[in-house]
Amino acid sequence: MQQPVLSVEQLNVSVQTANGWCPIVRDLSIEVAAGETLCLVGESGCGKSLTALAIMRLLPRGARIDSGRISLGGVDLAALDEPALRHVRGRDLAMIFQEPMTSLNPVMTIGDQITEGVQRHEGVSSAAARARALELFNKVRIPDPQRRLAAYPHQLSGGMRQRVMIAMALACRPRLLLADEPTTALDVTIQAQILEMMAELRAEIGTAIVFITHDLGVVAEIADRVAVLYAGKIVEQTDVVSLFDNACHPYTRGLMRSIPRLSRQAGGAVVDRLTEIKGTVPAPIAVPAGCAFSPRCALATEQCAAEPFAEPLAPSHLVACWHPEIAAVAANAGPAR
Ligand SMILES: Nc1ncnc2c1ncn2[C@@H]1O[C@H](COP(=O)(O)OP(=O)(O)OP(=O)(O)O)[C@@H](O)[C@H]1O
Repeated sequence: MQQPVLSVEQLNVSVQTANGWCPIVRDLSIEVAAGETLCLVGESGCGKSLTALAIMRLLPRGARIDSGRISLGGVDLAALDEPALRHVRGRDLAMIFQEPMTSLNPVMTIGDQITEGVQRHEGVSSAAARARALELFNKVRIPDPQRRLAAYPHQLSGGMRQRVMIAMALACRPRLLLADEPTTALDVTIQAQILEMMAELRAEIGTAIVFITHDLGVVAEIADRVAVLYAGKIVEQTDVVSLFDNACHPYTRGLMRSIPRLSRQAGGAVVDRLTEIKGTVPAPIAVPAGCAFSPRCALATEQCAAEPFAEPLAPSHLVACWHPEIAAVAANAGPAR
């Protein structure tokens, strides 16, 4: 892999509870290269958003980074003070949220919001910033962009607001874009258009993307690599093809079995029966010691009372499990364990 744009090493994030600080994100390590999309996948509450907010250094009150190193293009973000961080956010580092109204100012026109950001970070004239805003609106396929620049956020549809937020995030050609479920609230046609547009922009600008989702259909569409989180820990990390063909962690395999699939039968196509993963994700204060998935895992043994290490089963395919289902991987690469 070339020099990564983002490197996160052994990140630990906790939140405050009535019983003290509770670990949420545990020993998370990821790298993302220029022009690459890494999807962070996992069920609700597993710490995806807190990971993105920790990278942005925008954790809410009641959440903190306990340890870990986050570097952007080799620069340690922890070493920057707040003014320096503000400079990096927006210019090198941008984030888009599931709900665009969280980052749009309701009392400012869309045009003023986008040109202000471009002027602040790039020091260009207001005319040049406006020209750039128009260019971006065309790029994210906002129809009638001149008129839309004069609109306030509430005058736009949800899909249009999401495009505006993407245009704002990309205004300064960030090196890294963190996208937290940006299409979840949109209908499927608009979702598909937005994913396609993000892929185009990534190819054109070379932005590295961390894309958070719980939707494996979206993963198949946009990911180069995928990190699967369970109870705040990465349990499997690999390229998208291996994930769908050779998932090895019992949790990932369970997720795969929960995707509807069609199969051909004598009377035509039928949807295969879906298999659910038995049990529920533990609450953060009740994560079991050792392998957190073991109480739900059909393959669990006494060994799972100890924490499994993330080991490479094949080049760039990490699995944290004592009993990975390695038959498929073994065919592609020699065993590494
Ligand atoms: N400011 C906070 N104070 C206390 N607990 C928090 C805070 N922010 C998040 N949490 C808790 O941390 C856990 C992880 O939250 P996070 O939002 O990162 O999950 P997620 O994987 O992004 O889930 P979702 O897909 O539902 O957004 C949850 O249990 C959540 O309730």
